[in-house]
Amino acid sequence: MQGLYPPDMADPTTPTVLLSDVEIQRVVADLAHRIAPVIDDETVAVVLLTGGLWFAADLTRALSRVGRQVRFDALWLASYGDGQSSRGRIDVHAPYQRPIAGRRVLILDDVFDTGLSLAEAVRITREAGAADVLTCVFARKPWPEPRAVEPDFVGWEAPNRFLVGYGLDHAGTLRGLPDICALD
Ligand SMILES: O=P(O)(O)OC[C@H]1O[C@H](OP(=O)(O)OP(=O)(O)O)[C@H](O)[C@@H]1O
Ligand SMILES: Nc1nc2[nH]cnc2c(=O)[nH]1
Repeated sequence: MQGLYPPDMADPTTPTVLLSDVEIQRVVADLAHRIAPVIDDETVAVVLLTGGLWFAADLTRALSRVGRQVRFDALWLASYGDGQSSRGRIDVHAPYQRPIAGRRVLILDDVFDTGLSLAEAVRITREAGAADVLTCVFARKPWPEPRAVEPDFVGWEAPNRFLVGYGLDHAGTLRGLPDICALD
């Protein structure tokens, strides 16, 4: 791909749009309506960096529109490096910025695949003393076996394809695509 977006139909490597930015915003608004009743303004929304940034920015603003002004923190985890499959090992690049002991935490991520990243985030959060841990992912991909944790809230059931856009990267690129696309 030569940086073309929207896709050049003649190029087989251009991303195929699976969910448009308009559809993404509808999914986010629906998630905010489902989540708002089970959190309060003392809840700490936690983004899993880096890919979860775009979703977390949208969801926290959607929560604000329905009257929830959540606190915010970040955990920087990485399991994929620049590859297209999980290394099966999670690196913690940056821990929580503020104490979360005794608080309700809502962990946010862009995609749930093997489930290892979310399971590690939940483990770290419980170990840090959170009173309660909720999890929310924008997209859940299918997996052949039961995963260690399942998210409490899922926006979109994604196909088993390599996704890019809306925070999802291909070797560090394409995170800024406004739509969610498949690259395979
Ligand atoms: O369910 P899993 O198989 O663990 O995959 C999901 C994780 O993979 C991606 O992160 P990645 O480790 O690629 O880092 P990134 O956030 O910097 O893209 C994505 O943002 C999720 O956090
Ligand atoms: N970019 C990207 N990262 C992932 N991490 C787990 N699944 C995916 C995926 O489909 N795309």
